Amino acid sequence: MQDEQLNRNIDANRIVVKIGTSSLIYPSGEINLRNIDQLAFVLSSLCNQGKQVILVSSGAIGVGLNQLSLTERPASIAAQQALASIGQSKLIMMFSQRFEHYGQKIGQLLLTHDVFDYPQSRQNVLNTFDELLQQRIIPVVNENDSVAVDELDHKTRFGDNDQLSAIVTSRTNSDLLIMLSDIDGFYDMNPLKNPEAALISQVSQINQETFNLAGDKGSRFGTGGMVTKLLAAERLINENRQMVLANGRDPRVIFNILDGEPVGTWFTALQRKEISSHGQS
Ligand SMILES: Nc1ncnc2c1ncn2[C@@H]1O[C@H](COP(=O)(O)OP(=O)(O)O)[C@@H](O)[C@H]1O
Ligand SMILES: N[C@@H](CCC(=O)OP(=O)(O)O)C(=O)O
Repeated sequence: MQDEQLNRNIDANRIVVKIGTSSLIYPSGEINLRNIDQLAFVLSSLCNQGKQVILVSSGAIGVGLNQLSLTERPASIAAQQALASIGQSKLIMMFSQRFEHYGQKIGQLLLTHDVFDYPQSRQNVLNTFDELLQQRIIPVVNENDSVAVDELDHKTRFGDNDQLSAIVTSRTNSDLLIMLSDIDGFYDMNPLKNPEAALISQVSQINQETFNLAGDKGSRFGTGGMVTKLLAAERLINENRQMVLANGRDPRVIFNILDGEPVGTWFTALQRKEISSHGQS
């Protein structure tokens, strides 16, 4: 790990943005319309600049809770799946409406991890991504929460969009994953429990020592905590891709990140090799 405040050489053309529930739902349970609108504005602007953008959005269960005026996430998986199905349709409706406002089309992809493990389903999904991106349409991805376990005993896992976004970044050969959370970046200890925690600006290697700094989730809606974000970053660093973890309280931070400003935590291999990508770097 090393600290640096210099501008970053972030040269990305195909970008995945992952937004967590905590950036879409207020702690009160109300929907954060401002963030949904700003996210639509920023991503539409990037498309207008010629970038290719994929959005991985959580929030189905959070929006489902809101729709049914529930304050607590139910314990049973089936009840959570039902909530996700209610919330997902509302969430995509809100995204459609806001993106439409900025003249941007979107398409919805509900995925499970194992889709990428099987050559045929993987190819089908990648074809869909490619076709949407070619047509300058933003794929909006969430985990398919109503398919927790299927008959074929695939290794479907419920509720972790951090790693799903890393898989999507990797499989679509994207240059950069921007992960928006409820925290400014990766700290040397859980800032929620330790006010003296310090932000780490750059991480170039992830090992057990790094994982030891990570605690669990912050908000009552979040699921993964820092461990799943580090697993995502580890995968991407190993593939010589980049990830920036930043605060999603204002999605316009995405512009700052792409301008190379030192916001959040930049996960990048120290010496990045050229990767075959879709434009620059
Ligand atoms: N070392 C750490 N640095 C930053 N955040 C940490 C760390 N360890 C644990 N956390 C917690 O992880 C939370 C973010 O994960 P999570 O609640 O799952 O958010 P999201 O909904 O964005 O996925 C932070 O709010 C923070 O409380
Ligand atoms: N797929 C679920 C949430 C999955 C998830 O990883 O949530 P989060 O930790 O907020 O990114 C949903 O849409 O509610």
